[in-house]
Amino acid sequence: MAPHAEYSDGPANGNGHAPSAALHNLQFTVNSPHVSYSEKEINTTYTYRTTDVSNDAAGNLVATPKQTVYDLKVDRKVPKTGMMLVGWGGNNGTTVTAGIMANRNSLVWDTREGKRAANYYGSVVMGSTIKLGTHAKTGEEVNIPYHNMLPMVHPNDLAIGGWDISGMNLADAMDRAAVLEPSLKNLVRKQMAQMKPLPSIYYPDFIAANQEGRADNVIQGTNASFDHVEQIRKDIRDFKAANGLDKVIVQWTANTERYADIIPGVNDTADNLTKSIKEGHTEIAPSTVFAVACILENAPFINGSPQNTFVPGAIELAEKHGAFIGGDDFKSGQTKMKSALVDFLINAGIKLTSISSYNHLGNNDGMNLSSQKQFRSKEISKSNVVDDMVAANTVLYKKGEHPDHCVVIKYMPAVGDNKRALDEYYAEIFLGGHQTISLFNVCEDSLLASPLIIDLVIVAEMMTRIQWRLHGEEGSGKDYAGFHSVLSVLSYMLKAPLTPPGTPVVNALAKQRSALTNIFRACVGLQPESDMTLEHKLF
Ligand SMILES: NC(=O)c1ccc[n+]([C@@H]2O[C@H](COP(=O)([O-])OP(=O)(O)OC[C@H]3O[C@@H](n4cnc5c(N)ncnc54)[C@H](O)[C@@H]3O)[C@@H](O)[C@H]2O)c1
Ligand SMILES: O=P([O-])([O-])O[C@@H]1[C@@H](O)[C@H](O)[C@@H](O)[C@H](O)[C@@H]1O
Repeated sequence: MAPHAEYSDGPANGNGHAPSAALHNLQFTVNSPHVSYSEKEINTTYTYRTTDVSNDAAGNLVATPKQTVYDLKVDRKVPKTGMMLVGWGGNNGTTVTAGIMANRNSLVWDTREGKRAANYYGSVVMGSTIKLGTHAKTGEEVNIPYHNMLPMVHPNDLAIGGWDISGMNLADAMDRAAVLEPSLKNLVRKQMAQMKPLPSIYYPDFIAANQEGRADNVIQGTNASFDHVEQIRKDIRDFKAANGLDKVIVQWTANTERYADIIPGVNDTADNLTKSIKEGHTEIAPSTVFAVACILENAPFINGSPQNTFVPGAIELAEKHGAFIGGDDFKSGQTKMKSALVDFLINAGIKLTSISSYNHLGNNDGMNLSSQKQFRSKEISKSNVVDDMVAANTVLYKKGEHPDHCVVIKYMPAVGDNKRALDEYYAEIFLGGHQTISLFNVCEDSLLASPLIIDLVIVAEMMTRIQWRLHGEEGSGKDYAGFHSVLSVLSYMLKAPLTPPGTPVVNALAKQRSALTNIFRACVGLQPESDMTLEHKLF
């Protein structure tokens, strides 16, 4: 698409001269006196509009429009980025690796239904669009690829590595996972066979005993040690150096762990957590050790599993170091559907009174979840996903009232990675009527989760290049700052969004996507898309 073109009669772009050649790499530019482009940065003065609500003397609600002006800055240089996966040899790890290789090489392979070509379907960044605006001449909606909104990393360019307690090379692990078509596997096998996960830390008490058979690639020690932290940090540095990377993003896609007890004096503060790791405390999970290592190495760390990796001490450590963390638990199939359907039903004024969610699957994740403590971690993340939507509708629900909600997961080896999710949504409707919605949803787990892993890497990396300050503070010498360490903006991809301490959790899927989209729009000086389309109503 031709770049925005002439600036001669548009408002000055901040630095008064026509954009440099580099800008012509952008699919669009914003023509505004509040947005300026340079080789290095996009600088925006953005007015953020909200509504303050208060009570008057009589207790009535008073809504007051409020605006805050921010200076936003985006570093335009797309860094050479690596993705390191903990659990690289698992179903998700092998599938996302093969998928990126298939896209990078534009592979086409035979299946029973005919030829299939590599794609990034299921990735919000690579597979969806954003409404940029309305065409000035035709009045038509103009939508652009999500990936073009800001200068983001392309997944094809990611260097990939990681750790696994199983030493199997990625080609054999891909066979073990039994997710991909043989014809595709054969096209990537040679390259995958060259990939071998780094040894990892293995504390048996945190995952199901049935995983022990895989643990042939482990670092010495069966509980926390600061040597483990230092080894993981060294692994990250070595990977970065070997691939000539500017940045590394780490994701936990290893087995679901049991919850760790939160113990005052052990993992409740950054200092106590550090001390406990040094003392080899047995209540520190491998995923928390990875989180600490990544925080200290300033590598964003995302938890794709449901356990409470980010104990209070880990969050405080991230805040102290200004490091990014995010989680928990990839939101791939049954829960993603739930967070959209419940949002629709409740916002349609339909009183949902019962949600039953059952699924069975036969992959290794399912085997690990067949152990009660690991299942409990997953049950928590799958159950809390409706809380915000219910609490927001005080017309349907009294305070504290909520639908019955049960989550069942069964391990049935025969179906492998092709998880079967059966849901029933039962609701009260007009004049004592009822509505029953039954869903049968075959979610091919790793093919749904892998694009989320890609989105999480791309968005987390993008967030490291966005900074803000209050407009007008430049005089006070206050410098730009990054977003809070806890990247709640990742929530669209996660079942149990981690948010900065004391801030609300939003699970409604549409709101989550809106938040991400409108933050990216703000970075180029565009207001949120209101969908009012007054231009089509007031004439
Ligand atoms: N749709 C999905 O696939 C989906 C959705 C949401 C969450 N998840 C979560 O993602 C995780 C991975 O799912 P999967 O299907 O790939 O599981 P998987 O069992 O196939 O892979 C997990 C891998 O982690 C490895 N591992 C275990 N402990 C480790 C450690 N301490 N260090 C390094 N590696 C370790 C295992 O050897 C295995 O290869 C699970 O926790 C699962 O609950 C998956
Ligand atoms: O994302 P989603 O489909 O709601 O939840 C899934 C569970 O239903 C499944 O049993 C589990 O193995 C996956 O890891 C995933 O968490």
